[in-house]
Amino acid sequence: MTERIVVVGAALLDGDRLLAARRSAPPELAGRWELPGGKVEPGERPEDALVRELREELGVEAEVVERVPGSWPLRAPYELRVWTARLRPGSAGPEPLQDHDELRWLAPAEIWSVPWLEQDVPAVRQVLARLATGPRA
Ligand SMILES: Nc1nc2c([nH]c(=O)n2[C@H]2C[C@H](O)[C@@H](COP(=O)(O)OP(=O)(O)OP(=O)(O)O)O2)c(=O)[nH]1
Repeated sequence: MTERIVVVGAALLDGDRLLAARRSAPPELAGRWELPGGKVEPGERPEDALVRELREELGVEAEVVERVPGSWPLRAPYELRVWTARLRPGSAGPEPLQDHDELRWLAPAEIWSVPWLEQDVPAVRQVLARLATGPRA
C-alpha cells in the first residue's frame, strides 16, 4: 500500500468570506483556484504545516480554527484535508507571494464565481455548508 501524503488546505475566513487563490504553476493547475496550503512535511503536525504554508505563500500570520470534516483524494499519493483558519490580529493582509498570482475574498454567494480545481470542489462545498450553519471563524 502506498503511503498517503497529506496536503493541507486552508479555508481562510474573514467573517463569512473565504479566501480563494489562483495557482500560477504548474501548467496543468495554473489558472485554477484552490485553498492555499501544501504538503505536510515528515514529522510535522498538519496544523503547523498549514500555518507555515500560509506564511510562505501569503505572508500572513494565521491561526487554525477547526478541521472541516472529510478528506479528499488528489493525484496519488496525495490527500487533501482542510481546516478553517483566520488571520491573527496584526497580521499583514494576504499577498500572492508564492504559487499564486491572484487572491480573492469570496462571499458565500460568490464562491462558485471562480473555476476551482475539480478536486477541491467537494472540500469547498463542505466549507460553504459550514458557513451556512456552523460557527464562524
Ligand atoms: N495547496 C493546495 N494544493 C492542492 C489543492 N488541491 C489540489 O489538488 N492540490 C495539489 C496541488 C499540488 O499537486 C499538491 C500540493 O502542492 P503544493 O505545491 O501546493 O505544495 P507545497 O507548497 O508543499 O509544494 P512544494 O513546492 O514543497 O513541492 O496538491 C489545494 O486546495 N491546495
